[in-house]
Amino acid sequence: MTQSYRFPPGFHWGAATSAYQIEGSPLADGAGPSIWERFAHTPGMMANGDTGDIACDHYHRYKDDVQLMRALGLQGYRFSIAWSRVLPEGTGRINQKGVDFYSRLVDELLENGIEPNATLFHWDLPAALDDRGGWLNRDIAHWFAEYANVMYKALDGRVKRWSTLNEPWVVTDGGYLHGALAPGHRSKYEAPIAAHNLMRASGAGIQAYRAVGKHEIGVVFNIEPKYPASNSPEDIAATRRAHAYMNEQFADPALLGSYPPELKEIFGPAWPDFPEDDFKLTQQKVDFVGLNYYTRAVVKHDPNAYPLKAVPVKQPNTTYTETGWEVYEQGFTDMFTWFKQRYGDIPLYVTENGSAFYDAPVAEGDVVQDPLRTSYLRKHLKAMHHAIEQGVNLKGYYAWSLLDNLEWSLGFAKRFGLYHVDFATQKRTPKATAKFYAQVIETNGAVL
Ligand SMILES: OC[C@H]1NNC[C@@H](O)[C@@H]1O
Ligand SMILES: [Ca+2]
Repeated sequence: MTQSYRFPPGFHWGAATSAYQIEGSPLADGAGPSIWERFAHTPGMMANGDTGDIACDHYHRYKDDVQLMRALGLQGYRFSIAWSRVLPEGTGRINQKGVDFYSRLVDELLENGIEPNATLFHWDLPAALDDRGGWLNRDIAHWFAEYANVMYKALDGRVKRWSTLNEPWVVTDGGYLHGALAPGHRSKYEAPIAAHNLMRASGAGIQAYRAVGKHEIGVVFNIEPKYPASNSPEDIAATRRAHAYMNEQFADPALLGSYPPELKEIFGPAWPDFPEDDFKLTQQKVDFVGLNYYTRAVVKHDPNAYPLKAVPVKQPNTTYTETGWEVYEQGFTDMFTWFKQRYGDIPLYVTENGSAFYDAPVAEGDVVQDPLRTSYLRKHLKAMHHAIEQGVNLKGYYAWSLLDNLEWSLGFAKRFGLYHVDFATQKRTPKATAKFYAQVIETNGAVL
């Protein structure tokens, strides 16, 4: 009897994007600058000098892009709200035109039978708040709750699924430890403070929702399962540190109200002694958790690696994507098992999963042939199905991404889209993977 990959009835199929990566017009209609507007216009920070000034011009083309979603039969669309469109200074004065853009987008989605799934913060912090310390200022928990309340008031009811943050680990590792992402800081003293305040803010946003919200709210983490390069005690300890640093540092304060001991081991004197009361804020009941999965890491001890003393080991005889990530669908299944064991049976969504591969230039009107991306998707959907068969409470899947877009400081060259975007003409062209995904949705997985 051949294995059936049909998903449970009602499994939710969508696609995801984020504001700065697709919208363009970052300063239009009264919007204030974000830290990504500043970072992208800082020479040397972005591959090829790419910026989000135009991106996919989604700010103007959103109605056409909703039709692209409808063409695939998407049931949901996960997008993020640019905080500084809505509150140009981050707090206080509301820019109604900014709110109106998201209200129009939500109405367009609903009119086309697509469920809006809104993320409040996907990295584009208002520059005015960064000038006041940003994630290093404990007041940001209140700034975030104020912003969240503005959006709850404007959209809750039409938006029935909210996320506070997207991937806080990337914000702190990229923005505060290594500096490759906005705001470009390089400090092992700042990273833990930013990480902690991100989770305090997320908690404050959830608390605010409990007072006024009528639907669901959660938080989105990137998870990269870690595997030891050998059975040596050093490599196993290094793997434990890498796992705690990326996969537990944010979910633990949110879901367990504590930090794993490895973080004090990693950061030493740079690890603050956080007040116990803070965990009353970071730990809130969530209606779901979003998990973003791309790849795994095989880890070995390296005394010179700062500050983890652990480095990834490239694997032989396997496929890597354009972002240097190993195609390893077993890690997808393993991730769910680990999460359920550590945090319990919390409803889960895959809020991002996808791959960047080189796409040959597309002839007029054709479908972009992208076999490697289709293979990645098929393998990962099957791996996800195995997790559901093992009893993981998985409610839905959002492919990253609807469109080719600005892959942050890697620029436009890293293409994750189901639709190819010609950034010179803004023409969207479906890739073969988009056609395949449409069949997956239509058959609820039976086609896999
Ligand atoms: O790197 C691919 C994606 N990963 N998660 C966050 C998104 O903004 C990225 O484009
Ligand atoms: Ca700064």
